Amino acid sequence: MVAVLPDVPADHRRILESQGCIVREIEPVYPPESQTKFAMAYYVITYSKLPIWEFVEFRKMIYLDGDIQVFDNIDHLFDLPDGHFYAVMDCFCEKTWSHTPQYMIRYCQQSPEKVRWPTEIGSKPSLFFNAGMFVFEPSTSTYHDLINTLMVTPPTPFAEQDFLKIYFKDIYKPIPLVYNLVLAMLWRHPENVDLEQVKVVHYCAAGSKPWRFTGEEDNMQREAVNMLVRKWWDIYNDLKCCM
Ligand SMILES: O=c1ccn([C@@H]2O[C@H](COP(=O)(O)OP(=O)(O)O)[C@@H](O)[C@H]2O)c(=O)[nH]1
Ligand SMILES: OC[C@H]1O[C@H](O[C@@H]2[C@@H](O)[C@H](O)[C@@H](O)[C@H](O)[C@@H]2O)[C@H](O)[C@@H](O)[C@H]1O
Repeated sequence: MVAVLPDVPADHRRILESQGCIVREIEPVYPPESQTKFAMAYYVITYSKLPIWEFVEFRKMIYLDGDIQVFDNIDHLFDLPDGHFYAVMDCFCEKTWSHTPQYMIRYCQQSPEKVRWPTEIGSKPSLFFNAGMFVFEPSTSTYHDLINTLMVTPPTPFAEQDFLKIYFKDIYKPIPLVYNLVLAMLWRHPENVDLEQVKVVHYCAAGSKPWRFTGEEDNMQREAVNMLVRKWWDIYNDLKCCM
């Protein structure tokens, strides 16, 4: 299932359908007006993930960002116990997190033993997940409640990722990073990464999008990054021959 916004051209939709995708148009969802500066200006569009909760013909779904590639079977995630929101914990070490207290004190939930959380600045924040991949249960009532809640929730730098973290904080359950390798983990927490075990790769680091990869940005010269970009192109070229 590929959710597309209205501006995705018909020929792009036809290519997706020719690859066996079910293409469903969704309407964009915008947060209330605010003075918040998003970590990335275009994050205003990422609230448009929320309409996937209306896909109620499916009991459980795995959401994947468009810059994620699955390299190994993850069907067993559908067998996880119901009633929870599953996602991989994010890393706070990239500059995109520079607006947060955890970034300022160099604390990261991926390696909590490295920098102790100073209780004098308040309690440690609840776990942050990366919203590029998550296991969720579509529900019309949840969708309406998400939208109603969004309309009274001031936007924050990480847009819908922050919003979903707050909304699902009581039922969130972390799953291993093999299900969503945020590329920055390769240089921020290499001790936590076993590339042989990784099933899902998330090309979200600056400069890592394979379709416009130049290798010029910071960390993009790393062999592991280039290997993963080549792997992305291997799959793309395999599929391209069937288009
Ligand atoms: O113009 C856009 C920008 C983003 N997205 C979707 O929003 C996700 C999150 O954006 P992006 O991947 O750029 O965020 P990152 O994970 O790199 O921060 C993308 O993967 C797409 O699925 C989209 O549909 N249209
Ligand atoms: O709108 C907020 C976005 O937040 C997340 O992206 C972030 C996160 O990965 C940080 O850890 C990185 O540092 C950063 O570069 C990257 O943009 C989600 O992947 C994306 O789908 C979307 O929800």
